[in-house]
Amino acid sequence: MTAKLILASGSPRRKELLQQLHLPFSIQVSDLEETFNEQDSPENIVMSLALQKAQEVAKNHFSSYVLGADTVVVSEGRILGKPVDEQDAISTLQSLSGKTHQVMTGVAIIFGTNIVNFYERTDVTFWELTQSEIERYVKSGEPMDKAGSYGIQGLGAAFVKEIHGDYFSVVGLPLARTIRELRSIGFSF
Ligand SMILES: Cc1cn([C@H]2C[C@H](O)[C@@H](COP(=O)(O)OP(=O)(O)OP(=O)(O)O)O2)c(=O)[nH]c1=O
Repeated sequence: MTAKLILASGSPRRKELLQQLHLPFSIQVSDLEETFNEQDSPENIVMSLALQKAQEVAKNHFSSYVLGADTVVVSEGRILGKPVDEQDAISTLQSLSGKTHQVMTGVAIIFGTNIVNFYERTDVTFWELTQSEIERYVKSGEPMDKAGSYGIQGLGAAFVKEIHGDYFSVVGLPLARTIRELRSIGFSF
């Protein structure tokens, strides 16, 4: 019997990204409370959160490949998760305007005793944003469930001047690397 793939994520974006590869998978959302040590590096934070999400689900699914991921935005050394409210989204977008930030996505794959844990970094440069553009965007509601208060795959695309790295990692899952790492521990696809 072929081992199954479980996506340990409630993110609709990660679901859509995996669906893009036409591979069968199911979803089990971990009810993990996301906490991290602010002193730690963003790389370690996203890898550790991804691992915790995968472990939470893997403890009940020994013979499946369990995939967890976590995305944060890092701007001038500050880690930006999802906004707490509209005001927070506005000030986050003001702080990203006209500058380059990093999007860090950590990924963890667990299959029995095999664990793969890695991260991808993508540099994203925003055009200068006007206050009215920011306010209109925040009113759309799009930023509210997204790290860094924007979605590159949505209306937020209008802010992006340049991107270096994997676009899919910004959306929440570095697809090509993930599939390669899955294969490295025996997943057939
Ligand atoms: C920067 C950016 C982030 N995001 C999203 C991806 C993630 O869903 C979200 C970051 O939150 P995460 O905590 O990584 O994920 P999540 O809470 O949505 O789902 P789960 O923990 O169950 O896996 O931000 C975009 O959709 N587009 C973008 O351009």
